[in-house]
Amino acid sequence: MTRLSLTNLPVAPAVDPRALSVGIVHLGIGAFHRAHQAVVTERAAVESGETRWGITGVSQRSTAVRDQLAPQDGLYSVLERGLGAPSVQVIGSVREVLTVPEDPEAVVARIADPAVAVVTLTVTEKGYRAAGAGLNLDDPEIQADLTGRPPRTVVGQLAAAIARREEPLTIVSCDNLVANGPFLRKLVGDYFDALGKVPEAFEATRFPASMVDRIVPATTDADRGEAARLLGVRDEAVVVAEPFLQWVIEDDFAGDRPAWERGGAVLTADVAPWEQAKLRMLNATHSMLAYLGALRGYETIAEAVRDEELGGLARRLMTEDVVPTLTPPDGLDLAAYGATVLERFENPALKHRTRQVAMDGSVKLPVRMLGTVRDRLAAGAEPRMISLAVAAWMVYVLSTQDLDDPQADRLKSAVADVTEPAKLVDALLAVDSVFTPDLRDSTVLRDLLVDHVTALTH
Ligand SMILES: NC(=O)c1ccc[n+]([C@@H]2O[C@H](COP(=O)([O-])OP(=O)(O)OC[C@H]3O[C@@H](n4cnc5c(N)ncnc54)[C@H](O)[C@@H]3O)[C@@H](O)[C@H]2O)c1
Ligand SMILES: O=P(O)(O)OC[C@@H](O)[C@@H](O)[C@H](O)[C@H](O)CO
Repeated sequence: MTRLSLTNLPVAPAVDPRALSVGIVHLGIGAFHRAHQAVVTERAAVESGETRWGITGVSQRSTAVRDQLAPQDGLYSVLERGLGAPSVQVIGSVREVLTVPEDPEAVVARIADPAVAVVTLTVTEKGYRAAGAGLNLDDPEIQADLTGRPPRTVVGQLAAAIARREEPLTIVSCDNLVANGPFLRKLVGDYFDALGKVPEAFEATRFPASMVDRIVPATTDADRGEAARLLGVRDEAVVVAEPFLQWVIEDDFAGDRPAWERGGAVLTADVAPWEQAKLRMLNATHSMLAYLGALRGYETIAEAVRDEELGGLARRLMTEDVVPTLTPPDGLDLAAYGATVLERFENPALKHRTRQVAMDGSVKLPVRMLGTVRDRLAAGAEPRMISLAVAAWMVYVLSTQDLDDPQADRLKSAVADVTEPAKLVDALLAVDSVFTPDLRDSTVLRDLLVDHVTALTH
């Protein structure tokens, strides 16, 4: 079948890609960026008529996405799967893909290009190479970047480009992290401190926080087949998404920016209440369903949430433990939000795999769950439901052979000789990159975890 390209275009994108010049560099051009920021950026270009915000995508680790997009002139489609028939839309905002393994210097040069005013990122939680709130200076890749090689880590790339630039730059993290903008600023600052020189341009660089939301499962061959059927041409780079899309961005830019608000984003002075509600309501519940669902043998989140008992536990997690810790942003009704989240999880067409959501638990738990645990303990409450989510992760670590986690070796060796629930809990509570001393020392939390693990393993 013919391949999607500028000369084989069954459905034209909303902007003519040839008219766009590059003004944005996106680090981590995975599925999510293509179904989220790239879509909003295209809509903003259409609404504003501005042509300077085409995107250079960067593949950090492999050449796969570049190999999919390059023969397609950067074009790809978003296959939207809601409750009705699927629909497909071709997106034209990605103009170029660079790969770090092939040419790390080209990535720094592109970020340093004066035509570029904004960098966005979706490099997963582990891509930040943090230890607690700071940069992990023991990380061998960070150490190698600090020696002055063309940088291969995200923080190294940003630091090298900032040091070269004279024009102001704005860096927008779009990963599911607490206070993602300030967090990234701290990591880049730690990198400069380790180098022993902080360039003047760092002070002027802005790191707005952002909250991103759209469920985007990994694309399967079945999705590629469906897109081909709908498009009439083959698209190797298709991404799948639910209809829902939300992007709340702190309005703190060093210079020009795309008119993202005209593409559907919300620019605001304070992202924190949006982000906290999303991470604690949606992402924590997602992870709980992933661990409990996988332990019950469910392939997908939709199957897990449709299990009456698990669906009930997900609801109770939000209402009993999460909602009491939140101060919602103006205009957000938490009860309605929680109901919408569960409806979105129930979408059977998405087929978001429990194993995908369950991966990288050691870096997701502190972001999604442990703030709620801490706040509930501080309020003198018994965090029964959120500790169930943590316990489910513990049992998942114990029972999963090929654990997909940046700390898999450490976690698996911690639980290697474990034979009883209390030992499992103590072994994992001792992992200091996940649990802080206040949580390790809480007998309330430990007792709840032992109870839950006992119930889950019997
Ligand atoms: N998929 C979603 O539903 C969704 C929704 C909201 C937010 N996000 C955010 O986007 C991130 C990426 O999701 P995705 O669906 O695009 O995943 P993906 O697997 O399709 O892409 C991940 C990207 O991160 C890069 N990456 C992975 N590990 C890295 C590392 N150690 N160092 C540098 N780069 C690394 C990869 O090269 C790839 O470009 C998530 O981790 C999350 O923070 C995703
Ligand atoms: O993308 P991850 O791996 O950080 O997390 C998995 C999901 O919980 C997450 O991607 C949600 O689908 C998303 O945050 C919804 O906006």
